[in-house]
Amino acid sequence: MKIGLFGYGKMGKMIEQIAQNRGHEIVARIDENSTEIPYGDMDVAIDFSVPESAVSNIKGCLSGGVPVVSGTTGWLEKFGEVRDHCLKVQGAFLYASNFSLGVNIFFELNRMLAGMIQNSGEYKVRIDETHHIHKLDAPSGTAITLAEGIISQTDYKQWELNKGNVDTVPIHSHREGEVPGTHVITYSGSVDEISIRHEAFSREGFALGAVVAAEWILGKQGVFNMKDVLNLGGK
Ligand SMILES: NC(=O)c1ccc[n+]([C@@H]2O[C@H](COP(=O)([O-])OP(=O)(O)OC[C@H]3O[C@@H](n4cnc5c(N)ncnc54)[C@H](O)[C@@H]3O)[C@@H](O)[C@H]2O)c1
Ligand SMILES: O=C(O)C1=N[C@H](C(=O)O)CCC1
Repeated sequence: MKIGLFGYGKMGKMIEQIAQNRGHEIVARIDENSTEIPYGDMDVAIDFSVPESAVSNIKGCLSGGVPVVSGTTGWLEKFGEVRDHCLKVQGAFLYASNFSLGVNIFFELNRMLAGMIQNSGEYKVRIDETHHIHKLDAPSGTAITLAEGIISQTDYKQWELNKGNVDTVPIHSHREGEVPGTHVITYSGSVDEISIRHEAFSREGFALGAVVAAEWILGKQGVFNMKDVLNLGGK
């Protein structure tokens, strides 16, 4: 495949490595200074840029007839706008807050555990996410997906950043050194505590998942997520 990279930072460079190792060609490396975007050269685009640019990058690819995979987080309040544009131009768009296989398994485990806990009435949940000091957004997109999974299986109504109430899921964000991404879900009760944890050792899992998603989306039309790619179980 001929891949256009939107965002050539930590993730863009890791994706380049993995894509080239899988026999693909990087035909564009777009950043905030780019003036010409060669949509016609691209079979697919992969966007790992910044919250402020993701929507315009994605919509530009869709309008240019280029299927696009985006992992950029911090823009989800505009997801409906992007979905509508994709359907309007009959394009192909795939978003995932986290592309790693391990986290997508963790997403399913989280939903299962939340469903079981819900029946007990004994435990209060919290999410802790820890990432590197360069991260622009908080909470992480992964933590938001985890909170949404808990909300879908319980009576919790919404999530809150760094605080919680009786009917909200608190997400506590921590920024430390060069941590690639660690997420912990903890259920605390009066006599015990249950927790599940995912720790990324590097960005390799995120990048591999993004490239696999880009390979998967070729020839498709519609709006997709990583569950469509991975065929994981769970409802
Ligand atoms: N979904 C996942 O699996 C996953 C994994 C890791 C990171 N992320 C997300 O990916 C994004 C990028 O992460 P990163 O660690 O590579 O950040 P980074 O800061 O290293 O790279 C972002 C790059 O975007 C570029 N950029 C700025 N404006 C741009 C524009 N208008 N168009 C194109 N590029 C532009 C910057 O020059 C920068 O190099 C973040 O939102 C992060 O949360 C998602
Ligand atoms: O390094 C980052 O930034 C990451 N962002 C994603 C998120 O916001 O969940 C995925 C994990 C790493």
